[in-house]
Amino acid sequence: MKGYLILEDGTTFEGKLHGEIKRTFGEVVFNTSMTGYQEILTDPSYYGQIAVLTYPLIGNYGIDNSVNQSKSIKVRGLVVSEFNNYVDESDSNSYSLNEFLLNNHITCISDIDTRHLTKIIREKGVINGLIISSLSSMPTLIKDIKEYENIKPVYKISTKNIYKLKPKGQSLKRVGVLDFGIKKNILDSLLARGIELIIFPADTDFETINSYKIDGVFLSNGPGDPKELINIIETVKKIIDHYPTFGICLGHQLIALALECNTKKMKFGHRGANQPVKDIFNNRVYITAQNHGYVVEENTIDLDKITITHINVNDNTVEGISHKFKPVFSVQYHPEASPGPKDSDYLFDSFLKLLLKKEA
Ligand SMILES: NC(=O)CC[C@H](N)C(=O)O
Repeated sequence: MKGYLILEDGTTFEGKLHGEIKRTFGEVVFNTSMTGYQEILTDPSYYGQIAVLTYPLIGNYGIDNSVNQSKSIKVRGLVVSEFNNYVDESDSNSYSLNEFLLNNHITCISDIDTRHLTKIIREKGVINGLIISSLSSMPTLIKDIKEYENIKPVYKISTKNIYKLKPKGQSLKRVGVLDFGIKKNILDSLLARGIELIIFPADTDFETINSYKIDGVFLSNGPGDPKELINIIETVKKIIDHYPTFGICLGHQLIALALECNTKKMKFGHRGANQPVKDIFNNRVYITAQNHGYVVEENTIDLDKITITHINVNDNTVEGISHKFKPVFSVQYHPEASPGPKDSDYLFDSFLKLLLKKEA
């Protein structure tokens, strides 16, 4: 079925619709990864956004639920060039991208010149867009924008209840995880290091977290603008005063805000699996997976108490910080990299070392 992607500036693309056909509005962002469409679709940090995948063929290795990063598709819409409905007939668990979209009530538009679209986003910055089946039914875009203005997505996708996860082998340490939309592979990466996890809803107060016997805290990735999370920033201030703390992506931004740095929205963000990041201590560059639209402003970092540990080689933005006097560190990128390179896996080992060191 024919459909349209209309950007806020009026640019209109014609394509074909897949999945559940419904009017879909959101911030249009692009991801340059060559693989991992399923992990991107289920990454909660994309909640509410329309993802443009620049790799020209999507769906070509089917869907396998075991790689999902959360229980359902979190992007609000999908834009691709060539849409493929492959099913691996030799694998009874394999099914098609179209079925995956249908099960999750998500719309996709294909046959879009994603290269052209990405150039527009790079030039103008991230832009709102609408996927629609008929131009005659197009509402005013302004009205749509208001529809979504006040959403704080973190609260929508965080766990509603506290739950525990145990590693397969011996538990070496126990960590409290604040779930802002955590990716499964982060939980798996912590568990794989013998870290037992108590996962808390995003709005859990410090006193509740502190009433559990934990050795450290992990602050997860998640969608939206970190500065909107005023109560959470206050909780993070208390957490970093009391516990060894590790934060990834949104968690990193919240640690920075708790330390009185500022964050700002980037023009078009970093989303892909080959972002080069320099580790300033060992002077090495790691290839990293990323998905963020906000960044910590370098000139707001108090260098008397915070060290900048990593920078992005492409645009020199801050990619990691650590506290000079407290066992607290964070990175803007995704060391658990699902999908993406495993170069930065060592950061989970660093966190475990920090937890063990505290004991010594
Ligand atoms: N992956 C994330 O945690 C993203 C963090 C934040 N929502 C951003 O876009 O910058």
